[in-house]
Amino acid sequence: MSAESDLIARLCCPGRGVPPETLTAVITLAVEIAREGREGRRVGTLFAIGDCDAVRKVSRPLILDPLSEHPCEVRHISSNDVRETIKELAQLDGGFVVEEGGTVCHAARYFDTRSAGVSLPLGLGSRHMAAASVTRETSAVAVVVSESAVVRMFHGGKMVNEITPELWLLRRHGLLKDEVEDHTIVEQAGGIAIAASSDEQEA
Ligand SMILES: Nc1ncnc2c1ncn2[C@@H]1O[C@H](COP(=O)(O)OP(=O)(O)OP(=O)(O)O)[C@@H](O)[C@H]1O
Repeated sequence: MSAESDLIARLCCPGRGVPPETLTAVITLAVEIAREGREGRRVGTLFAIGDCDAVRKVSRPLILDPLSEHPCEVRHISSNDVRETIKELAQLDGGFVVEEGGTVCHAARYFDTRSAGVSLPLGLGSRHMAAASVTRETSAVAVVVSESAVVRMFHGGKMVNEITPELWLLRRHGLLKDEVEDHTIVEQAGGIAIAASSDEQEA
C-alpha cells in the first residue's frame, strides 16, 4: 500500500465517517483543479468533507448558495456535471461542504477561522488556516487546492498530507510504482497526529 492510500485508509477508518471513495473523489477533483485552473488562471479552493451539521455551524454563505436548491441526486461528486460545475464555482471566494456520501451540499462558503490550537507550516495563508481551523472545530477532513497548484489535506487542526498533483495522477494511472514515494507524503504521513491505533482500525 502506498503512503497516500495508507493515509486515506487511516483518515477514513470506521468511526471517522468519511468513506475512502468520497475522500479519493474529492482529492482527484482537487488535483484536476490544481492542474487545469480555469480559463488560463490558477484556481484555489477548499473542500470540507464530513460532519456537515457541525461544519455549517462554523461557516456561512458568501453569496446565495448556487447548489442548495438542487436535489441531492444531482449533486453527487461522481457526476461529471457536478465536477465541471465545481470547477466553475471554485473560482468564487470560499469553499465547498461535501457530505460523507459524496453529495456536495454548499459552495462559496466562508469558514470561521480560529488560530488557537491549530498547527500550520509557516508561509501558508488564510485559506489553509481556515482548513486547519474547521478540522479543529469539527471532525471534518479538509482538502485545500492552493493557487500554487499543490493540494493539502487537513484533519484535527493539522496538515496531514501534501500532494503533488502530477505524482497523484501517475499513481492513479499505475505509472508510478508504490515504492516510489513522494517524500513530502512520507514525512507528513509519518507525523500525523490522527493516525488510528491498530485497535481503532480493527474496530
Ligand atoms: N476563512 C475562509 N473561508 C473560505 N475561504 C477563504 C477563507 N479565507 C480565505 N479564503 C479564500 O482563500 C483565498 C486566498 O487567500 P490567501 O491567499 O490568504 O490563502 P492561501 O492559504 O495563501 O491560499 P493560496 O495558496 O491558494 O494562495 C481568498 O481569496 C478566499 O477566496
